[in-house]
Amino acid sequence: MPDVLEASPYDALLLLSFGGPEGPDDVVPFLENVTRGRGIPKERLKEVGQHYFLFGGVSPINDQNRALLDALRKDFAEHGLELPVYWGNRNWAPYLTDTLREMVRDGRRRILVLATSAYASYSGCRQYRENLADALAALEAEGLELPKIDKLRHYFNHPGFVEPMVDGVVRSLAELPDEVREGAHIAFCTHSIPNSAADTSGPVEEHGDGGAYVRQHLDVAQVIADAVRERTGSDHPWQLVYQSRSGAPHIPWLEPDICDHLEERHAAGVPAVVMAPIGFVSDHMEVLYDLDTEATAKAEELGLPVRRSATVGADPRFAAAVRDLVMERAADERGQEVAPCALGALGASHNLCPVGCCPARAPRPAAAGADSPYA
Ligand SMILES: CC1=C(CCC(=O)O)c2cc3nc(cc4[nH]c(cc5[nH]c(cc1n2)c(C)c5CCC(=O)O)c(CCC(=O)O)c4C)C(CCC(=O)O)=C3C
Ligand SMILES: [Fe+2]
Repeated sequence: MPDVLEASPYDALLLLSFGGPEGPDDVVPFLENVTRGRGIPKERLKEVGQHYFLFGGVSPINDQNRALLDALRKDFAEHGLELPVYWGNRNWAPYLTDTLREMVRDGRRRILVLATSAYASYSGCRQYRENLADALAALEAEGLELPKIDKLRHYFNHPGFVEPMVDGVVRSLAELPDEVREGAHIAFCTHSIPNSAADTSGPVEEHGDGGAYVRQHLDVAQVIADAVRERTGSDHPWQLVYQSRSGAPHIPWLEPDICDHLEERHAAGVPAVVMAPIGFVSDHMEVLYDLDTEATAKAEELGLPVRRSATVGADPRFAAAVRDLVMERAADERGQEVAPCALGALGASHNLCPVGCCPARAPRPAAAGADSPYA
């Protein structure tokens, strides 16, 4: 029997994710959920719908979250951590509000949230906190007693998130044809967001110049590039690039786009590129379509050899990292001294999003932060 690990005061972990369609009939209602009130052009929605239909109307994200749930439960059980794990989504069943209601009915009073987004930004952090506030408001209206909810810190620089990605890049380099491997560049890929959202990402003191969003990605990219050099003995030049842009064309979003980047690298004589999707936790539709389909087709058209490296998905090292993050936060909450684990130059991210962190265009209540009305 392993020693029993103490997660108190927490009595449950909630995996909070995006959700995705599970068949052709789900695609349009899913996209309506995603884009409600967000001003995305109709043309873009039609196009994104086609990406899903290309894969039978099924996003892989839900099965990937089921696999992560299994990995978390297995890791917790093996290490004597008796913490039930639940799952709820922003945009598709199981919906967050339904899961939270079930948690309250099960008597959960102190809930820790793991969002499937590793970085600071409105879309990756505050929007999930708004979803939590909406769910709490719904339960309050039903007369239920509300639990206290905290969110785990950004884990982009946790070794259990970084190391599987290092392995992935090393593997992708090995898969490239021998004659182009040595000269290959690495394109670290993440979701583009509006420049204005990037500049205001993270705590107020980090705003400007792409904010915490860009800084965190650059930090982890450097860590991965250094580790890859150590493992392979060769220095592969790298750049942070973006994908999956939506929104109106006249609004500036983070650039360059991966497809433009491949064109530019090819023109500059770079013999091959590894696309490393560090901005994503699993190989969901943004990876399958935007990188494996669209960017790979662009590379084929150019005659540029490319490989796409793996995301962490349900890697046991990621599950172990989550356990470590839970234990760290629980100890901190109990007032004990903790030494947070983080690679790179930035250090461990804050536990509690301060006031003004990743602001929304139109302010709305957000839970699990210093400005939560449900503290
Ligand atoms: C930063 C970021 C992440 C990474 C962090 C995280 O993972 O949270 C992410 C993840 C994801 N985005 C996803 C899907 C979509 N995102 C959209 C739209 C948008 N994403 C944005 C940002 C992000 N998105 C933004 C600024 C918009 C514009 C509209 C708005 O301000 O909200 C749209 C609408 C159509 C379109 O315009 O593309 C869809 C369908 C899926 C599910 C994939 C699947 O089904 O497998 C996942 C994991
Ligand atoms: Fe998105």
